[in-house]
Amino acid sequence: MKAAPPWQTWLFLLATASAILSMGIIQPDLTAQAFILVALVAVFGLPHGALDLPIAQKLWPLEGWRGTLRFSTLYLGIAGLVLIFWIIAPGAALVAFLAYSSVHFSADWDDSPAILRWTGGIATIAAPALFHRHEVMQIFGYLAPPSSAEPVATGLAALGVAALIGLAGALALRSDLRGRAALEQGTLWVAALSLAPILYFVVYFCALHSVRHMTEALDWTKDRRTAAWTAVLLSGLTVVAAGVASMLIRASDPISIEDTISKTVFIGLAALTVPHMLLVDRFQRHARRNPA
Ligand SMILES: CC1=C(/C=C/C(C)=C/C=C/C(C)=C/C=O)C(C)(C)CCC1
Ligand SMILES: [Fe+2]
Repeated sequence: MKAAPPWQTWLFLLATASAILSMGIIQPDLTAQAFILVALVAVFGLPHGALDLPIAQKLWPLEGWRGTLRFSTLYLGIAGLVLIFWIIAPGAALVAFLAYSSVHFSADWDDSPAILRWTGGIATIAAPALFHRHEVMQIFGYLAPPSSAEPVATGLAALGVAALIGLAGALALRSDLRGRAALEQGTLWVAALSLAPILYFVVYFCALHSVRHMTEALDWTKDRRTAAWTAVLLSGLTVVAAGVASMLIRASDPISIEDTISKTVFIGLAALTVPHMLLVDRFQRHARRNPA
């Protein structure tokens, strides 16, 4: 993969610093954080996944609306299977979600040596549990039964220690690793320490992961304008679907608003991430062989 442009590192640093400053002043409670999560993920997070259709159209000529329909059915079918798995075995589904998310996020440091991909992939999901284990446990409690939420949060905190020691050790021993990836991961740790877990996730997901992937994907797709419009349209449809899903969840069970939002956003992301990850992995391997 081509090295990521340096402005992405600065953007992430700036976003983290602004979030720490403004959230320190506003100090939003969990309900307010849930609303911040919805707004920012809808505007900055979803479009990176919605580029999957333009990417697929370039990877395989999908041939007309039939091809597009076939691809969308397969994509949503996989997501549907994940949802069913979540309903049957939420504890196992949560663990699997965290594991594959960490693999997916490690690709943000694809242009770095393996050790930094590992420390980065693990840190993205484990860092908040190390500093805010109880809050993470509370959010996991919305996604799975408390009997799983607690050990998962604790296990994640332990993995966080390993990732932090791994990063510090690698940087101490090898001066060639002290570059932009290390700066980004250092920033990630500062964000995890200073921000509530949901806000930490919003900053990382929107200002680093999504931006990095969108730049790479838009660089590669032939028709950027159509790709961008397709992504906007699909993100809009996803927001409407998420709205309907949260109304259905609340109608069946009168739970708190932050519980409803956490369920909709995180279980929704878990479902969409499986086809997204399979496709992005293909795309990145293909793009490495056939640069734009
Ligand atoms: C639920 C939750 C977390 C994990 C979120 C994950 C794992 C999201 C994955 C999203 C993906 C993979 C999107 C793909 O592009 C954190 C950060 C530990 C903080 C506490 C709440
Ligand atoms: Fe992604």
